[in-house]
Amino acid sequence: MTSEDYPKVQGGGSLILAWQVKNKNVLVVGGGEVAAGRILNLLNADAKVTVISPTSGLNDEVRYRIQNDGVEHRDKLFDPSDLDDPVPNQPWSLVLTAIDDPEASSQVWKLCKERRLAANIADVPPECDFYFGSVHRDGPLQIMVSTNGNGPKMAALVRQRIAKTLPPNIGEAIQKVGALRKKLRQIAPDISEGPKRMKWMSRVCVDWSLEDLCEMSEEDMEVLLQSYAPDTVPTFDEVHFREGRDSWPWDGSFGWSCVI
Ligand SMILES: C[C@@]1(CC(=O)O)C2=NC(=C\c3[nH]c(c(CCC(=O)O)c3CC(=O)O)Cc3[nH]c(c(CC(=O)O)c3CCC(=O)O)/C=C3\N/C(=C\2)[C@@H](CCC(=O)O)[C@]3(C)CC(=O)O)/[C@H]1CCC(=O)O
Ligand SMILES: NC(=O)c1ccc[n+]([C@@H]2O[C@H](COP(=O)([O-])OP(=O)(O)OC[C@H]3O[C@@H](n4cnc5c(N)ncnc54)[C@H](O)[C@@H]3O)[C@@H](O)[C@H]2O)c1
Repeated sequence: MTSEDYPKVQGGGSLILAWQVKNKNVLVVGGGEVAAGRILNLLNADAKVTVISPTSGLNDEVRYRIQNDGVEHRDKLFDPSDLDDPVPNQPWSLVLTAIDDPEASSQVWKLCKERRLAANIADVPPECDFYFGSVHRDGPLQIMVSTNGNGPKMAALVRQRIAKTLPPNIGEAIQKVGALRKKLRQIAPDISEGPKRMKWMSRVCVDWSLEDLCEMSEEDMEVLLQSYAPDTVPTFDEVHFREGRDSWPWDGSFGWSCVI
């Protein structure tokens, strides 16, 4: 065994995860511009959001989220009782602060640590259990860029640069693959099928182009899945333009119209 056999450890990074907060209670202290960004990230992850801020301090976007997107509002300044469990025996999943009051921010952090709650205090890296990152979103695809506190603006620029290099249909292709994987698990649910299932699925992703994957219909999926048992991967053309299928399928639209 030599040092070249395994990846080199590069300490000083973050553990980047995709945290599941669906239907979980998250507390946001502050209702300004930074809070608005945090709230959008949370709603995109289907969290149940509660925001604490005097109404007079809410920015337009946060006001809009409260009125239209199910964000709960406590019209007050933060006090320690706000950290009490929102539902008996179900603590806050996360606590985020975005307030223009460093002393109050530090107090929230200390209280969160006493209560073992994970917290992010905007603007105070040492008082963060986790940092936010710059996120690109396209359907099921999310790409997060972090500079680990070195340059948040740089994170945004890198994110924009990466987004420009992606095919425009990547989100749609991934969505289709998700549907196909679900169907595959239905026809081959056994744990013992795992290695074959994963290998076959990987081959489909590699052999078919993104455009092929985007164009794959429900019917194509069923036909493609018939190749799973014999462990082959037909081409997109073999599946999509298969014999017995209408050579000129009607897609529900007309290429002409009559005006009477
Ligand atoms: C990525 C993003 C996500 C988000 O917030 O959702 C994010 N900050 C964003 C923007 C941004 N923030 C700031 C500027 C002004 C320009 C600049 O300073 O660069 C801009 C640019 C702008 O507003 O355009 C000021 C700032 N930020 C922090 C401090 C405190 C400090 O550094 O000590 C200061 C005051 C510094 C000072 O006083 O000088 C700290 C943090 N900001 C982080 C995340 C975490 C590290 C992420 C990383 O390193 O990658 C971390 C550590 C903690 C956290 O907040 O989680 C989002 C871009 C989203 C997007 O546009 O895509
Ligand atoms: N980490 C980052 O990415 C980043 C980027 C820019 C700014 N910031 C920092 O984040 C903080 C918030 O910035 P902003 O632009 O959203 O400020 P803002 O002035 O727009 O909003 C502050 C909000 O905090 C609320 N507030 C103040 N004290 C409160 C308390 N005790 N309890 C409840 N609510 C309270 C106000 O009502 C208001 O809604 C600032 O400290 C700013 O420097 C961080």
